[in-house]
Amino acid sequence: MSPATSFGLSEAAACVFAPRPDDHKYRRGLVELRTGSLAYPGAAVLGAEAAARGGAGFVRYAGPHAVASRVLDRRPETVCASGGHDADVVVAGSGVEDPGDPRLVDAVRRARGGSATVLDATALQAVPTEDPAVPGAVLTPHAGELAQLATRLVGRRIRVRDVEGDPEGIAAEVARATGAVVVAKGHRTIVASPDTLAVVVAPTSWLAVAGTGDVLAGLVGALGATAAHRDPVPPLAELAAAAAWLHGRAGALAAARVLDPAAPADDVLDDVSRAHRPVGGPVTALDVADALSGVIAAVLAR
Ligand SMILES: NC(=O)C1=CN([C@@H]2O[C@H](COP(=O)(O)OP(=O)(O)OC[C@H]3O[C@@H](n4cnc5c(N)ncnc54)[C@H](OP(=O)(O)O)[C@@H]3O)[C@@H](O)[C@H]2O)[C@@H](O)CC1
Ligand SMILES: Nc1ncnc2c1ncn2[C@@H]1O[C@H](COP(=O)(O)OP(=O)(O)O)[C@@H](O)[C@H]1O
Repeated sequence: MSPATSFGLSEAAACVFAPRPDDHKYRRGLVELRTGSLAYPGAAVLGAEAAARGGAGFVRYAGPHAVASRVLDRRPETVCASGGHDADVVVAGSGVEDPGDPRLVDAVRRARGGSATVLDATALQAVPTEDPAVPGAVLTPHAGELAQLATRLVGRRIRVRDVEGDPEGIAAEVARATGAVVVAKGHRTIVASPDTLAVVVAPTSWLAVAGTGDVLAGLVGALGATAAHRDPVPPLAELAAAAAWLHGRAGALAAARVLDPAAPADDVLDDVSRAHRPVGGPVTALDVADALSGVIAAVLAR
């Protein structure tokens, strides 16, 4: 495999699409979220916000009624009825308690068949050890989850400190074992497929708060769904890396807007700019999801 490439604005821009005159909500892309539980309803709300702010034409939620009503309180355009059009991308696992949840078991089956599926958090545990091929999947582990997944799938004990010491190598091993795209999250997010490796460096560390991973999962879903109706469709690894890049920029924009609510989104796009100094203040995951629209608009305006 060639050395890791660094992923930036021009690569991300190739994965961001404005709506065309002949688009409609389904052609813009349908994301189905199988996220949240009574213990973690917030994860579902965050993923729905990110999928909508990431540009999906249609966001469907599948989960407990009580969670669906929390999603609708925040995003009333979300469709919580089952059935209808096939999803372009399914996002599964954020905030789900049980790895045996039928929503996750079916998501793994879908990924095994090659359909685009984001497997986050608990869904990573639903990937079977004996037969882990999930070529349609984007796996989104943090370092703790990657250590557990790699230990199961590559047949030797891998600790969090091993992941922190060599995230590229371990992400690549898991990508080869599963055939999936692995997004190893952190300040440097590694995006590995069986034959590619890219690094996305976050412009801010204010992202290190609960729920920002749930936002990233929803955003990967949105970029995958909007790209599904383009020709050519960018590779899943590039879409996942673009999501990580936009997510980092949205974190920087949200942090800058703590100091200056009028901070322009364009300021966070370049690698050397005022916004990349350690400016700003604490952000919430919902702030990051909200900032995605502005970052996407700024990318399209370049
Ligand atoms: N509002 C909501 O609804 C929210 C819902 N959420 C949902 O909650 C569920 C549980 O998710 P989770 O990540 O909190 O717990 P879990 O997967 O059990 O791992 C935690 C253990 O792993 C370790 N660890 C090592 N490296 C690490 C790293 N870089 N980042 C993080 N952890 C790291 C660390 O161990 P330590 O290093 O402390 O020994 C730690 O004890 C999940 O479904 C998620 O979607 C959250 O998104 C929050 C908002
Ligand atoms: N120090 C950091 N600098 C930049 N980004 C970070 C940092 N720590 C975490 N992140 C990002 O924040 C997100 C956290 O995801 P995750 O650990 O799954 O949290 P949660 O499960 O609470 O949503 C990831 O996208 C990760 O890349």
